[in-house]
Amino acid sequence: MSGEQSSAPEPGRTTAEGGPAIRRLAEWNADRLHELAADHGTPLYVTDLDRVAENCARLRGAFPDADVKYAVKAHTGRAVLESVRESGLGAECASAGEVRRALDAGFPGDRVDYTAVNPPARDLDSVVEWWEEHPELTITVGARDTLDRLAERGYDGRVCVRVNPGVGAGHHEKVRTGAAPKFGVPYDRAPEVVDDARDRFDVVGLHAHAGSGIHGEEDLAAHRDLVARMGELAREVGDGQLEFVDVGGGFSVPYCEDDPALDLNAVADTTREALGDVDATLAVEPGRYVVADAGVLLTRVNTVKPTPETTVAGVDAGMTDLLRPAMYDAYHAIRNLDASEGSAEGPVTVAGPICETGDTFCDGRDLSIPERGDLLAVGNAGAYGYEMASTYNSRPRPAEVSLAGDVLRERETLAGVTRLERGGGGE
Ligand SMILES: Cc1ncc(COP(=O)(O)O)c(C=O)c1O
Ligand SMILES: N[C@@H](CCCC[NH3+])C(=O)O
Repeated sequence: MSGEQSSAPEPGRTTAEGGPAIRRLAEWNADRLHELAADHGTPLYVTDLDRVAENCARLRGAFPDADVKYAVKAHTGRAVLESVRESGLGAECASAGEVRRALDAGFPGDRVDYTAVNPPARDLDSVVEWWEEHPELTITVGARDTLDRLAERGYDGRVCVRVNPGVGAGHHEKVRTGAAPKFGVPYDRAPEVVDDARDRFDVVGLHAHAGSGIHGEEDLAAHRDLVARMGELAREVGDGQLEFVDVGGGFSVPYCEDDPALDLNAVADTTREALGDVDATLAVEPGRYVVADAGVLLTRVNTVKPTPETTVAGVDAGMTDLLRPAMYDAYHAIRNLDASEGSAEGPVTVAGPICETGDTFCDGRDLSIPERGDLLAVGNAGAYGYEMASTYNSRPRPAEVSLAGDVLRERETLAGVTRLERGGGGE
């Protein structure tokens, strides 16, 4: 890819409107990314908070009558959560920790949903404790056992019943939750679970989620089937008695440079149509769509090794910083921010410092051949990027800055990595 000047807006701008449906990697301003890498080092996550707000605005525009909740797991950073809250979205949380983050970021209790999947006792204890102060929060429950465990703790608040719709979709089998028995009560048993829950709790909603990375006809058809099934169920279990029917998130962005962006308005129209006539608010809970194209990962080339098949560009980021390629064979666009017009192109393998073959961001991809010291940007790193980072190989986690230059997450130190072990935490 070329290092051309981009048409990206300058840092600090604010936009009320939704902006274009995808921000491609080529549109990030190369000079600005160079400055940030020079100031903060690499590997470095850069997050454009204005872009987060634009994505939220586009979602609200496409689903004007729906309750749009942000799936916090995609990016839990405080600044992102504040931007999402200011944009009017709610918070869908996957753990007590995420609930705490949402409350701390200022989401009012009635905009916080906790989706409890096989919830550890500690999580239930914490959320029930916080419920005392935030009685409007909602707990989404996918098993009768979870209802019992909530009742044992004295909880009698708002409950949403998660249903397994038997319909999965998404970019990889590991993220197609909709058909996996782990998630939700079986569709046919949902009415009896709702009845049981009504005896003990304030049942306010139904929930289902097909999976993550919905893109393309097949996935969209699965999403439509899921929504239609949820519409049927909502009519069966008592129209008018539910506040909302949550049909999940999963809306994707194109990861390959040439793929078209999702037509969100069309998806929203299809969703409404498939739900049919239901006397309850439609709710959706996208994560990736809000943050994916708002983030890039910057990494510096430290080793260039020609081989007969490919040029290996060794970089200072690895699967510990961005796990998606190793875990899902996920494609992320890569741009050499130092490439010039005449740079030679060829098959390039971008690989990190971790002792695993899977620690490879791309293998034999046609890119401008890097030189040692070049800065590479990895696109769509805003969703499930930093969140899935680890300290494997005793690698401190990377830093994160906003495009405007504020430090959002400090770079972890080696002392930080060892701080929890006996004798650890030294310099
Ligand atoms: C229950 C639930 N809701 C929402 C999401 C958000 O998915 P995505 O980030 O793909 O929109 C997920 C992740 O797949 C999920 O498991
Ligand atoms: N972590 C996944 C998405 C899973 C969402 C959680 N249900 C990814 O990076 O694509």
